[in-house]
Amino acid sequence: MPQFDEDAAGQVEVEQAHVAPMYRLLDEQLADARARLADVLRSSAGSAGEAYARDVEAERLARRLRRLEGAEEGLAFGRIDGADGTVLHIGRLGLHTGDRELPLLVDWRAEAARPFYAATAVHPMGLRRRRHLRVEGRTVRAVSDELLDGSAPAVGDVVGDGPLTEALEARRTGRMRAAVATLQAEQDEIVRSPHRGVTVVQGGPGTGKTVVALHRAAYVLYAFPGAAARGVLVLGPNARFLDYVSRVLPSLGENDVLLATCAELAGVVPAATEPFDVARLKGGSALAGALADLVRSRQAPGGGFAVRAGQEWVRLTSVDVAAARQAAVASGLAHNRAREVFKEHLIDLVTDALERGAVEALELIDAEVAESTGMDLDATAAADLRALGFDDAPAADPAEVFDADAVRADLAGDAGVDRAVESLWPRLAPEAVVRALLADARTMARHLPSLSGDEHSRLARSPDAPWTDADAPLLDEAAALVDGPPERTFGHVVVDEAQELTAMQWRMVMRRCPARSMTLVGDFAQAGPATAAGDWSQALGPHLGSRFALHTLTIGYRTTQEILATTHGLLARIAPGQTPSRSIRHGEPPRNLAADPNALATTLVEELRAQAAAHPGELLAVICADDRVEEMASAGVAQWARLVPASEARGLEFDAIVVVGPEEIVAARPSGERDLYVALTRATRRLCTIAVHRSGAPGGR
Ligand SMILES: Nc1ncnc2c1ncn2[C@@H]1O[C@H](COP(=O)(O)OP(=O)(O)OP(=O)(O)O)[C@@H](O)[C@H]1O
Repeated sequence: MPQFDEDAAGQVEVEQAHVAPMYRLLDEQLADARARLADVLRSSAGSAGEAYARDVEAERLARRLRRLEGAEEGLAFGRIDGADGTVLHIGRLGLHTGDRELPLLVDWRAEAARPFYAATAVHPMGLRRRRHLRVEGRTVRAVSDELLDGSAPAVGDVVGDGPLTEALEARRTGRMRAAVATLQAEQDEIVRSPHRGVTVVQGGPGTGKTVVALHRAAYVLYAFPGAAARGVLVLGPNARFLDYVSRVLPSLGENDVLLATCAELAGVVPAATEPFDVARLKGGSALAGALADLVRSRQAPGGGFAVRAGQEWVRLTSVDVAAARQAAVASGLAHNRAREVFKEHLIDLVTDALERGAVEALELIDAEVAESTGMDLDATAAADLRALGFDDAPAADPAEVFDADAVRADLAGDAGVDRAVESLWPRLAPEAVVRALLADARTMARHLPSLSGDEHSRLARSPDAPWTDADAPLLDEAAALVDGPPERTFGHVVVDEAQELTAMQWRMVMRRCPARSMTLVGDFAQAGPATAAGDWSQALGPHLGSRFALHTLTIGYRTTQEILATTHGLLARIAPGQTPSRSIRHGEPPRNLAADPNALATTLVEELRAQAAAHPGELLAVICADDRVEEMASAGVAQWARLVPASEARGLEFDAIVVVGPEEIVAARPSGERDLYVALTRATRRLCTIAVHRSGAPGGR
């Protein structure tokens, strides 16, 4: 394989001469943005409107500043030479000067940069040459060329295609790096897709799904201004994973992306864990129906309504109340908002009743006076008014004398009325709704009939129990039912490790993306214990039908072919029918050790010490079943390696891995074999497993 060339016929100097003015321009723009921001922050605002405009401008400038700062590292990384002699440099952002027709630097996401990623010798897309630059700090260190049009290398060509190999060979740092300089054609096609709906990307471990997802987020921000204006959300399975990917978007100059877990999105801080089967039950869509049913059951389930108005009681029949309920439900509003419609409707009915009462009372008085005195009160009043000069004064109509609006306003502010409404249609808090549903088996039997009595008992929680991860989407669902859809929604949502989402979590994701513009990446062979869906259609069908574009990545960039090969049997069991991906990396075959439980710590530390000595500087990790973590920590593993519980290994990557107790990982959770598959596929170079069993009792503990 041709490599990066560090002394290529003066081409390093040629490129340095191109790159230097880019940094000068970047510095100018940075200085300008900083000065402008300082000016804006110093300026005083005379009115609230001016203060608002100043804050908006300051935010815009701060964003621009962050973007420029983010682009500094590896500002330019590529160059394309057209067969017609046109030269374009490709980098993290676009740079233009007034005196050149062509930009100094083309943003990697611009259409003009597409051939850098997509051109091949078969389809050169008008290119003669593609060049990669290796830039350290602000200095060009090496260049590497690919000739695409079949022409013979000429002076100035430095034929090589080392950049991908070099990127993959680089030591892991514990933080994922952007792959913007080396995005491969099959990845770039998805990243740059004009499809604005839902794009699903599947593929085996290490096929670049996360790379695609994050670069897609950056592309959406650049190419779909409408979605960008409404914000981009990236969802990951846990804080450890989000930390791992947290540098990628800022290094692409994009800081305005919210990275979150589902629980964070729901505003819940889980303070307890629970058995997997309970978490899985809570993840089922039946819970959505149950919560809705429970809320409905609090909406005027029956009975009449009575309020005291002045001296008298007004009573409405159950038919009246049912009509008010009907009007509130038909409004389509969430429970607490629909309560206002219900209340207004009842107040209208009470007002009507009061008005009817007033009319009847007046007519009764008229009739009684007429009968006892023979006087027509209306006629007498009219004659009196005529005597006073009001010739055409109309006869007083009791219905007009009655001030309905004033009565309505009085009733709306009346504490007694509100109490009566509350008893029929109480205001609800999301937490109370979830607590009520899961409080006892009887309530669940009523609202959650599709589950068995045994399942109801498993789900039951005490009202003061702390919330768990699986409670978060229930609370979010309840919030949507009682208070309406979330205030914060996004123009585009990226979900990584998307196979992990339960039906209830998908519901909360969909609520946050009304435009249904999403990039979802994952692998069902790596699904954890809460996942009930077996494929994308099952997971997404309820929300999208078949309206999603499915892509499959097939080339592995992380795990060596030697490691992948040892997982084929496991993969065939956990995902029959899935074609194993093919890795472009090669290395040592995995090593398998065994240790007695008493000797485990010693065996592990010896192994780690040996690896650290043989491969200094490598990022090493130990993955074990969650309940082994404490013991491994006290064995001093942290001195040599990161210690990762198997339940949190998804998406992560290290140079070398020691998997402690593969059989324990399998036994620990219902998704054990898939957890093991995840653990075994985290290393870029080397894998060692240590089976834990007593001598003569394999598999025991
Ligand atoms: N085009 C590329 N250029 C450089 N590195 C790449 C490229 N594509 C993938 N990689 C690297 O390969 C490794 C695996 O990529 P990534 O984490 O995106 O895979 P994944 O499919 O999400 O894996 P998993 O299923 O295990 O979560 C990462 O180190 C990533 O940086």
